[in-house]
Amino acid sequence: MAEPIKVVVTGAAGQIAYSLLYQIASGAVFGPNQPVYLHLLDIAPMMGVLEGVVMELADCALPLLAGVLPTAKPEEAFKDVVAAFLVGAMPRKEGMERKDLLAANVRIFKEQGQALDKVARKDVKVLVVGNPANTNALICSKYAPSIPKENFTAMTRLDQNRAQSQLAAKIGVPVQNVKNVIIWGNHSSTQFPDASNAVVNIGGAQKSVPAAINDDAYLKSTFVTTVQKRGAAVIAARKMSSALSAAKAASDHMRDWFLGSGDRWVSMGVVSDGSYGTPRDVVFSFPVTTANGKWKIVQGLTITDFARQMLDATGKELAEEKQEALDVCKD
Ligand SMILES: NC(=O)C1=CN([C@@H]2O[C@H](COP(=O)(O)OP(=O)(O)OC[C@H]3O[C@@H](n4cnc5c(N)ncnc54)[C@H](O)[C@@H]3O)[C@@H](O)[C@H]2O)C=CC1
Ligand SMILES: O=C([O-])CC(=O)C(=O)O
Repeated sequence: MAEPIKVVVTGAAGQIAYSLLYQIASGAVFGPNQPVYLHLLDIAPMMGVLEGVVMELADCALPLLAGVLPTAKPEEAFKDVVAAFLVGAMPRKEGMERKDLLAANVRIFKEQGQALDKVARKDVKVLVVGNPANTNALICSKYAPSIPKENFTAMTRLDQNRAQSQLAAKIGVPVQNVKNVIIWGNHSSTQFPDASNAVVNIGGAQKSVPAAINDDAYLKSTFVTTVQKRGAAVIAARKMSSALSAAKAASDHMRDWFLGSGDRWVSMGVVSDGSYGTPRDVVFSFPVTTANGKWKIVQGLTITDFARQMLDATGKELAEEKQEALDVCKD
């Protein structure tokens, strides 16, 4: 058995963490032979609740769980971790956009960036889940200048999973038969879920998703808006934001980053290098492939006039969010 690796989850007393911790500790993220030592960060008033979570983790009797450190101190939580799930932040309520959380949440990511910069390994892989995830990831990276910016990512995998699931249902195949759907841009209602390069396996034969669906109007309208608004639809129904599916997506994102995406493209918010005419230095979701612990943007895709408009709109929103976040972080 390998030596245990240290992994931190912030917001560890919250609802996403409640599903995510089991997945990490059971081997779904780092593999069935990799023991983990969990660092659990939350704020001081939540330490009592966190104690209950620690008890439940022990009661799961998981062979891969080598130890647990509950704490309210970021510098203790981030020490020597190889992977950081930054979940801890306020969720939105019905009627809000995710960017309405910016003023309240972005300072958390400034403070945690500073703590990561001080005590984390320089090869730590950071996944920001807390909203607005893309801009929080950018700010976290800016305040951790000693860690490569490639190590900071934001979660759009839930959007990808939603999109894949919608397409599979529409075509009538199991969800794993659909691949290479792309989420471009911001994890917000301006994101562009793009099925134009997606492929589907139907009875052993590969077919393009647009050909299989044969309904361009659906792919440009209903499909796009359903995925863009899915988080709001879950909030309207549950009165709380997605948690089970968010935890699953966070596991998928980190697993693929560590263990590789194979022959599938996955969507991740990464610091933009200007690929596809997007604004540089915002955290933009692109199709990537991952191997040996590194991601690479899929290049050479055709951008139609429709796609150009969608990419520009979400890029513009990210540039605006960045400016607002930098202003909030000044003081
Ligand atoms: N990127 C994505 O696809 C998704 C993002 N989210 C976002 O994830 C975040 C967490 O959601 P939930 O777990 O449902 O919220 P929650 O309210 O159940 O839990 C959040 C936890 O974070 C803790 N927290 C607050 N400030 C903290 C700090 N400075 N350090 C450490 N912990 C802190 C809170 O005490 C609480 O225990 C929200 O911002 C939500 O909008 C949710 C679903 C999907
Ligand atoms: O919609 C929300 O506020 C939570 C979230 O990010 C999602 O479910 O995608």
